[in-house]
Amino acid sequence: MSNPLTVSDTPLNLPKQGMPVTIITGFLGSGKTTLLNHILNNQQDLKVAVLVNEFGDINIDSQLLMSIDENMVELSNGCICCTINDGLVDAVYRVLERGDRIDYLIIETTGVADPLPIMLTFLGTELRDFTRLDSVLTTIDAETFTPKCFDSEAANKQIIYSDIILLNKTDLVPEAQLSQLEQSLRTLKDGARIIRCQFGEVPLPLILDVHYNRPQDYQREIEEEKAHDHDHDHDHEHHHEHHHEHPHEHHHHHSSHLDNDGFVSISFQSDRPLSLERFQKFLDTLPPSIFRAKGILWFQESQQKHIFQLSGKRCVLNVDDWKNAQPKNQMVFIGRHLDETQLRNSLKDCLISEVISGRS
Ligand SMILES: Nc1nc2c(ncn2[C@@H]2O[C@H](COP(=O)(O)OP(=O)(O)OP(=O)(O)O)[C@@H](O)[C@H]2O)c(=O)[nH]1
Repeated sequence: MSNPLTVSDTPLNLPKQGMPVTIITGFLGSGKTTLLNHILNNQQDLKVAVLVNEFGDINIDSQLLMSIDENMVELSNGCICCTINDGLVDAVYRVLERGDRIDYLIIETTGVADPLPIMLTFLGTELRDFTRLDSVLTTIDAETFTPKCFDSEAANKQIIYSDIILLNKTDLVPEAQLSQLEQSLRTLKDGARIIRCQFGEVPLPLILDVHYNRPQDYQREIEEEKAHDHDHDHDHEHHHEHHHEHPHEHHHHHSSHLDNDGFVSISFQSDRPLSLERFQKFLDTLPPSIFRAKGILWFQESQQKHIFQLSGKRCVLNVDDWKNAQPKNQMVFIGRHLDETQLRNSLKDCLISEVISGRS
């Protein structure tokens, strides 16, 4: 059985006790990474550690974050809210145990994550003695959001458990639609704090260190989780040796959306360039079941790196330098009921068969 540690039991020197934590959640493509970039570029004196979790085998997001440094921890493939919660707990401990100064922890969840199990990791385990959940921030794509929340339980919960809703992409919708959206959001979440924004640009004092999360609102969930863990520990004793050799609680928070609401991700990589023309045709024929795609693209026709973003029906390609990186293609496609074989074959058909001299 796990033996919850109290602060006085703890052999650790954790100078970051009470470290504020913000969870950034929000549906696929709604602007979480964009918001994180905004925070990292404007954090000024605050030393922020970031945990990023992606739904897909290839971590594209970490490559798109501008200020990647040693404070960034990527959680491997999977969804922290259900499959690799141990990975989350360990990653938080790694941040807490670091000798250097870290003032703040930000966690970016996948777009299909139910935030509750992640919140409970901070509210209902020993981590509550070392951290303070400041708020759950939920980004909403004003263009693609529907009150039915994409028929996704996770998307619905992202709103219900939010402390702040960032109604993002307001540049893409008229005022009347924005007001309607706000009404729908208030129906889903009574008393929602809604901030409108574009590209996640909000003044940081409005979203960081705001003390909005109220653990007392989640007592029932915390108790249920404890009862579940107690049963689970009897079934499956599980202690983990950390590098400081202290056992800490490992909670297996399971969410009923284990199948990610039917969303699957397919990743594709290649060391050969794409034909621009063929790739454009491929995009024109993409099935509507693909809701989200992103990637780093290498076209035979260009010396530059292309950053590919598809969110709903909107597709954007931005250019950047390869810098010292070896050109290659890395893409992730996310949707429901995808035909993986067909998608892979279509992508292979876009590749140039001859390897270009000097680039191989
Ligand atoms: N027009 C417009 N585009 C935006 C805005 N915010 C973000 N985007 C674009 O929307 C796309 C998706 O943004 P991300 O920040 O990657 O979204 P995400 O929530 O991290 O997506 P996932 O990784 O799928 O969970 C990118 O192309 C962004 O540049 C906005 O306010 N207006």
